[in-house]
Amino acid sequence: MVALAADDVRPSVTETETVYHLKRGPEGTALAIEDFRLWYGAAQALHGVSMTVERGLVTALIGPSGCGKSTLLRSLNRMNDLIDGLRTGGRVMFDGTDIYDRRVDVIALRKRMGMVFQKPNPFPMSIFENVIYPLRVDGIRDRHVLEETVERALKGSALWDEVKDRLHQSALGMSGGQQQRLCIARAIAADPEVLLMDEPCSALDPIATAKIEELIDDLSGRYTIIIVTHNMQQAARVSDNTAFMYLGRLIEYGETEAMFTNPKLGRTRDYVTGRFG
Ligand SMILES: Nc1ncnc2c1ncn2[C@@H]1O[C@H](COP(=O)(O)OP(=O)(O)OP(=O)(O)O)[C@@H](O)[C@H]1O
Repeated sequence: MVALAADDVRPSVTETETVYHLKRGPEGTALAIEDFRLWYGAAQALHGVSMTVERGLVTALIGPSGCGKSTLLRSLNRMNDLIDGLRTGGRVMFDGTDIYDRRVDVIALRKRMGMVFQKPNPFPMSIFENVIYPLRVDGIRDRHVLEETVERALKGSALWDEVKDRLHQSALGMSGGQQQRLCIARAIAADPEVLLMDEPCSALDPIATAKIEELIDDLSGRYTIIIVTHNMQQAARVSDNTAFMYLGRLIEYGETEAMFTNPKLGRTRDYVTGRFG
């Protein structure tokens, strides 16, 4: 099946059709997901998902628990590969290559697509070593390069001023919100093109959440960001485009403002207005 064009808006819309009317970024499409299907053993979790993701914009994935948001997100950097009995169909095109092609170097792919998880997962080492971890893995030892990367990544994640005087202390002594920004710094240090965020604020208080949201706003433009969130207000605040999923299918996809103020489908309307979830 061929992916629908990003601006393919159907004149008459039914419950089963995906609606596309996206906000466009200046740099075009970063990813094209084409008829993507995924099975955990015999259970199919994703059914023919087709969507494009705009480069440099923030795309939110929303939908009720178990609808497949995290599965789709993890499929984009092949994190799901590690699961026994996993099978996929369809394609995920990234820079003209299907990331599911056998020849793709998965480690290199994951460097281009950084991931931030629900719970901050700093390593039990210093703040400095956490940030440069991806460079250490690459065998980079030049002190000057490492120090520059730490400063760039911590500034990029709005953490530099808070931690610049204690870079060699343990990251485990930081607050939860700081730890999450440290994880974002670690992802940025690898110089990715895409940042995948799986409910990055779900373990954080409102103040730390607001800081991460501000940070997402700062990072957009430089990175293509895809964020899974349960929080409708958060999706509305941080994203340019929103994809609504239900039972493993993409139901409606469009510019965030329109998705929240004038969704095309009844099911999307019910979800974004809190009638089910
Ligand atoms: N490792 C796994 N093995 C088997 N089934 C899985 C696995 N991970 C997820 N699933 C199933 O796949 C479906 C989609 O799950 P997924 O976690 O992607 O949904 P979600 O929309 O992110 O949910 P939530 O918002 O609760 O995190 C669910 O039915 C879930 O039980």
